Amino acid sequence: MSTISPERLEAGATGKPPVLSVRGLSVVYESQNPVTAVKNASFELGRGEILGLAGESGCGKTTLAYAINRLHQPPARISSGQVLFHDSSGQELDLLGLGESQLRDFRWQKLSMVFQGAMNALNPVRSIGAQLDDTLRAHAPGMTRAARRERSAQVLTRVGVDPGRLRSFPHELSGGMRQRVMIAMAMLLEPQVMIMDEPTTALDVVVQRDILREIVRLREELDFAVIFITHDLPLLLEISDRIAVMLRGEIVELDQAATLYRQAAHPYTRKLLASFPSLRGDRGAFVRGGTADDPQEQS
Ligand SMILES: Nc1ncnc2c1ncn2[C@@H]1O[C@H](COP(=O)(O)OP(=O)(O)OP(=O)(O)O)[C@@H](O)[C@H]1O
Repeated sequence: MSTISPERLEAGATGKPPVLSVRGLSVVYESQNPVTAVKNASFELGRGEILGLAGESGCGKTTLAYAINRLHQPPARISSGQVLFHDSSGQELDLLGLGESQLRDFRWQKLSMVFQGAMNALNPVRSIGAQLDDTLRAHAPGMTRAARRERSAQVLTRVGVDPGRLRSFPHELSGGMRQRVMIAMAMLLEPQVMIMDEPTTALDVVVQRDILREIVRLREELDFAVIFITHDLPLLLEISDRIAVMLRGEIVELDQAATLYRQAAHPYTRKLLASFPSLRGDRGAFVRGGTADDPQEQS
C-alpha cells in the first residue's frame, strides 16, 4: 500500500512550480499473460528539480519513463492516466493526446532522454559534430551553419568534452566520453526536462561520479528538471531533491531525499536502504564523502 500523502506528490513540496504532472498513469504489457508494469503512478516534477526514481530491477521504472515520453512500444499500452507538460511559455501540453508530428517536435526540444548504453546509439560512421548538427538541423531549422557549429561546441564543452572532438568518430572516444556526448545531445535544444535512465551504469565508478557531478552542476546553471532513474539508492540520495520508490509497478513512497533517508515511511524503502552496506551503521558517512548525516546539507 502506498504511504504517500497527497501533498507529497506535489512538486510544491520543493517550492517549485511543476513542469510535468503525471496522474494515475498505468501501463500494461498486453502479452499472453498481461502484466500491469506501472500501476496508477502520480507525481509532479518541479521546474529545475532532480527527482530520483528508485526500485529494484523489474519494478517498472523504465516502462514509466518511456510511457511519459510516449516511447513505449507494443505490447506496452497506456491503459489509463494523464501526463501534462507545463511549458515555460505558459502553454499546457497533454502528452498522451499529441499527434506523431507534435510529439517529434516535443521530444528533444522540451523533454529529452538519456538511457543506459545510449553511447552505443551513436552512428559509428558519422563524426560527433555531424550527429549534433543533424539534431539541430532537424529541430532548429532557422539556425545558420555557423550558429549550429557554435552551439555544438558549446554543449560539448559543458559536459567536459573538448570541442576539438567534434571531428572525432565515436570509436575514437572512450565510453565515458561517448556517454557525455549523448548527454550533450540531450541538452542541445535546452529542454526543460531530461529523463535519465541509468545513464552512467555502464561506466566505471570514477567516470560515473564525474558525469553525475556535471549533471548536478548543469542543472543548477541551466535550471532543467531531471527524472533520474537507477536502482542505486545511495547515488540518488546524493543527487536528488526528492526520491520516488517503486515496488511492483507502484510508487510506494515519495519524499524529500533527506526525509526518506532519515525516516523512510514504507517498509520496502527501509529494506532498500538497509540493503546498501554503505548506508548501514552510522548512516551517512558515504554521503558526498562527508560525515554529516544529511545528504541535502552538504555540497
Ligand atoms: N516487452 C515486454 N513484455 C512483457 N512484459 C514486459 C516487457 N517489458 C517489460 N516487461 C515487464 O514489465 C515489468 C517492468 O519492467 P521495466 O523494464 O520497466 O522495469 P525496471 O524497473 O526498469 O527494470 P530494470 O531496472 O531491470 O531496467 C517487468 O515485470 C517486466 O517483466
